[in-house]
Amino acid sequence: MSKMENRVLNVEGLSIAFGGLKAVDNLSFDIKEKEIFGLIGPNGAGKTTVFNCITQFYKPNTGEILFKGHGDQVTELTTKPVHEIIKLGLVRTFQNVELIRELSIIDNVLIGGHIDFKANTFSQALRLPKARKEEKQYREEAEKILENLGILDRKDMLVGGQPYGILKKVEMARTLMARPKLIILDEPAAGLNDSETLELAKLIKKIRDEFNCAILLVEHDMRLVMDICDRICAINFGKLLTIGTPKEIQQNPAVQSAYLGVE
Ligand SMILES: Nc1ncnc2c1ncn2[C@@H]1O[C@H](COP(=O)(O)OP(=O)(O)OP(=O)(O)O)[C@@H](O)[C@H]1O
Repeated sequence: MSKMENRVLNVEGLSIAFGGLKAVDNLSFDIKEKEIFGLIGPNGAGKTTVFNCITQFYKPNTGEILFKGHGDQVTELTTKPVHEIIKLGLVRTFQNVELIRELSIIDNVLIGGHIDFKANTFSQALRLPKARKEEKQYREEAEKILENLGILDRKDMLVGGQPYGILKKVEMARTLMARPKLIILDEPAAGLNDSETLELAKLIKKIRDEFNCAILLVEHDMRLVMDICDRICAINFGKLLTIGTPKEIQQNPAVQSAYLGVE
């Protein structure tokens, strides 16, 4: 499929209405492989609805969403149930970090790998050799990811009481266990201070570089968006305003009046 060449996602003519309100209105954009792609817009512009449509949490009224996942296989997502999306290689994070405080860091990360467990529950319960071998592989993979993110030395510490920046890394590590081709980050800078946001910017770039995945960033923090995105899609009232590089977006008069408060 040629329109998926060098692309991980292609959204075409996406629309969804709630009652009479067109939350997303004929929106089209594409995300290239290994691209950090920003989706911006003022409150109520439709950003959350767009990624809920991509992850199939909402079923769009119209539109096609093609995703190139594991093994470069292209799937039309709107035909898939929500629980199958992660297996294809598309994962999202949530605005509030959702980790289990009573478990260690590594156990929280291992939870992210369970979707891929090949051995069945029966052999896992009996701890048969196949299940044990798999668990060992997952543990090694989790440790590799933690090392990559610079927090392997904390792996056996409980999540409860860790600083927020560390929690973000644990959440990312758990996400990476699904070996994603595309990660949707939902306002990752919410609640972070300036230096934590700088750290986050580095972390997102590192993840893209080392884990070879594309990132869709939905974020209000303009500095973060402008700092790390290769391209940005600006929307308002569910409609596309423009797509461009951070510089092009900053200079676009429609974007300026919609988002940046410039008349
Ligand atoms: N489940 C729903 N039922 C009815 N209306 C909805 C629903 N979800 C979203 N909307 C409406 O759709 C529009 C777009 O909302 P959405 O949350 O996608 O915007 P957003 O850009 O993510 O906003 P914010 O930046 O405030 O998070 C809003 O007018 C919202 O009220």
